[in-house]
Parts: sequence; structure tokens; C-alpha cells
Amino acid sequence: MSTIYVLREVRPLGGEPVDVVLRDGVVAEIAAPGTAATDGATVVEAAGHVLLPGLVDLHTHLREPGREDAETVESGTRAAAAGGFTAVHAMANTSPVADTAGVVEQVWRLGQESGWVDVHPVGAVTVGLDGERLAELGAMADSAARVRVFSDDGRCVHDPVLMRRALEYVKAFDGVVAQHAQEPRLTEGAQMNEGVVSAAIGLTGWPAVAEEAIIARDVLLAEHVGSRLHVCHLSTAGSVEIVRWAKARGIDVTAEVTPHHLILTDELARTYDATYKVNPPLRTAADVEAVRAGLADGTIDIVATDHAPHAREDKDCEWPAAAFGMTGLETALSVVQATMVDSGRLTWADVARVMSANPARIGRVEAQHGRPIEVGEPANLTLVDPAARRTVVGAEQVTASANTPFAGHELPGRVVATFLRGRATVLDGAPVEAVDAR
Ligand SMILES: NC(=O)N[C@@H](CC(=O)O)C(=O)O
Ligand SMILES: [Zn+2]
Ligand SMILES: [Zn+2]
Repeated sequence: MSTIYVLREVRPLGGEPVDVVLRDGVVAEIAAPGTAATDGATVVEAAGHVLLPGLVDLHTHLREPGREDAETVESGTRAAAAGGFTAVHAMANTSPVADTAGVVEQVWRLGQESGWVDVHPVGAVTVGLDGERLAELGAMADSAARVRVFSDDGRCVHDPVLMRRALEYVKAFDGVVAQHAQEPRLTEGAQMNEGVVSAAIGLTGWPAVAEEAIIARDVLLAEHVGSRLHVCHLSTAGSVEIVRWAKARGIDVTAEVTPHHLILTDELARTYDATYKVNPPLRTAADVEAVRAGLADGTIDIVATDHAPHAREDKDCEWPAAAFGMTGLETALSVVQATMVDSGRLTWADVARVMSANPARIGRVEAQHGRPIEVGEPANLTLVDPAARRTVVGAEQVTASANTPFAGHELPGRVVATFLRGRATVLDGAPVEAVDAR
């Protein structure tokens, strides 16, 4: 028999307190505060805590198969649950690449076995991410993994003919192409944002135009083909402007920003600490302000972590030799609270939209995730204590990798509990071990 939970005096979406009862995998009852029957139930005292729909990450790197030393499906999904997520989309740049029905089904099955979150594999757009031949998009869509998001993330689909064909192809199964917007010729050897700091410290720059030129091209291609485009980890003020223009024109484009691009700038490169080396690079304070404004006004649809764990030897080296990427699953919600909620730019209901409902809809998992908190809905939920503060300690992170850029930072908010179909994956702020999966 499954455990019954009573979340006492909790505030759904930051609203008025109620008791929420989880039973048989669903929200079974919503009652006046302090009135729900607690016989046989586990009571979670949640006064002052905010209840959100379980977070959905459209952009996670789980590294399995191939780099299990950096992360596995098991460790990455446990980190996701700790961060308040109930579903993640696992990027295709594994080894082998997730470019066939066989590989996406393998990742999907590993996700099922892990039981921490629902894992939805992303399929590669091109064979081996080589940018030359389209992968078996239809076979991946029809597989048990039911792939709807396709991306060569880590690489840009830079050939406009291939990009056009991919956009045309995915229409047949309501898929979306998620583009890593990076013009390769403009970013050869690039190490960080091109600007005042790169000039001062002598690292090769990655100009904003290398991102913006691809986004501009792709929104026009999406319009021409009548297809759906998603822009990964948008990072510049110009990119926000282009997406805003495209949406005003009625183009079917969605965009994401990462937590790190909402708070960190290229000034950090002066440390030469490769923890801050990421693709796209950390930009300027003006770009940070522009992406915050874009997220607040709906131009940017979602926050996605781009959780990119790397083994120590790939990060503990000189900047030019280090891998691009930083972890993010366990700090995402706190960074969004710090930058957007505590500043009054987003409400908790908005956070539910940009971190759950919108990513669920874009990834076509909205039947299970990003649902309203109502009786009868699947109990995929996250309980947050917004008044808590914590100092991030790298070694205490659940992820198997140590490359968090927030070590030593004090951040607001704490995920107290996460529920996947009514089963607690996290309680009292810690993953529930011996998860009796499914
Ligand atoms: N974001 C990164 O810096 N790295 C990602 C690839 C990517 O998202 O482009 C990775 O796979 O490590
Ligand atoms: Zn990318
Ligand atoms: Zn990525």
C-alpha cells in the first residue's frame, strides 16, 4: 500500500494555506488548513512552504552511456529530485550519441529503473552529431521513449539545408528542434564571451553575433517551414530582441535561459577558474539584465538548467584545456528565487509556469507534468521553503560531479520534498534512499 501524505498548511503556488492530501498517486483532497484527516498518513508540517508542480528540466546532460565517471542516469536523476524536479529531458550528446531508437530506449529504460524522476530522452538531429546526415528521427519518435525533442546540443545544426529538413521532418510527429545556436566559424577556438574582459585577459572571444545570427536564421526557417523551434540557453540581449520580434510576428518559437546566465557574468573569467567556462559563455551585466527582463515579460518561456557535469580532470586544468559546462540541477530553483522572485519580477505562480508547465508543454509531457494543483491530478509536486537560506557546498551536492559555480554562495530557498506520482523522492531536504521505484 502506498503512503498517504498530508501536506499541512501549505501554500500552493504561494497562495493561501490549505491542506493537500496525496493518495494513490494523485492529489486526493484539498481541504481548509488544519482540517484534513491524518489517520494512517504521514504528516508534513508545511506552514509557510510553497507547493509547486514538480519541476521539469528541458535540458539536462546525464552522461550515460559513455561518461559514467561524470554522471549516471541514477546519480543525475537523484540530483534532479533533490533540486525539485520530477521530469528531465536527457540530452543526446552521450557516447554513443542518442541518434537511434536503440540508444534512446536504453536511456529511457535506465530512467525507469532509477525511479527518481521521469527521464525523457532527447534524440540527436544528425547522425553522431556530425551535422551531415539526419538521424532516424521518426524511429526515435515511434520508439518506447516517444521522443519529441531533437537536438544536436553541444553542437549547432549549422547547415541551413539540414536545419530546414529537420524542422520539416519533426512536424509529422509534433516534435521540436532544440537548437544550440553557435555559428561555428565565428567561434573557432573561442574560450569565453568576446568583450572587454576577453581582451583584458587574453582569451579568445565568442561574440554575441555568433549566437544571434543562428537564432535569426532559425526563426526565419521555422516561419518558412511552419514548424516549431526551441532555442537552447539563450544568453545575449540581442537574442532576446530577436525572439521578441519573432514572437510578435507569430513565429512558433520558444526559448530557454539557464540559471547561470541569470546571475553570473564574464567578469568571473578573470579568476581563470575553469568552473566558469561554459557554452554559451557567461556574458555581460547588460546581457544578464536583458535575459531577466525577457524571462519576466514572457519572451523567454522557460528556465532550463543545462546541467553539464564533468569529471574532475576535465575541469581542474588550465582554462583553454578545460571542458565547457557547469552543474545546475540542485541550485536552479534557488537561483531563480534569488534573481526573479525575491526581486519581485516573478511570482511563485510564474515560477510554476517557467520551470514546470511551459517546459512540460514544449517537451510534450504535459499529460503528466506541469499540471495545475487540483484534485485528481498526478501528484508530481515540489515543496519549497522560501525562507530557508543555505551555503552551497560542492562536496554535499548529490550530482557525481563537482563543477558547480555556486560553491560558497549563500542562496535562498530549499527543496523540502519532491513527490513523483505521490511517492516521496525527497523528504526533509534529502533524497529518500531505497526508493521503491514505480
Ligand atoms: N553547456 C556546456 O557548456 N556544455 C554542454 C554542451 C552544451 O550544452 O552545449 C556539455 O555537454 O557539457
Ligand atoms: Zn548547448
Ligand atoms: Zn547542453
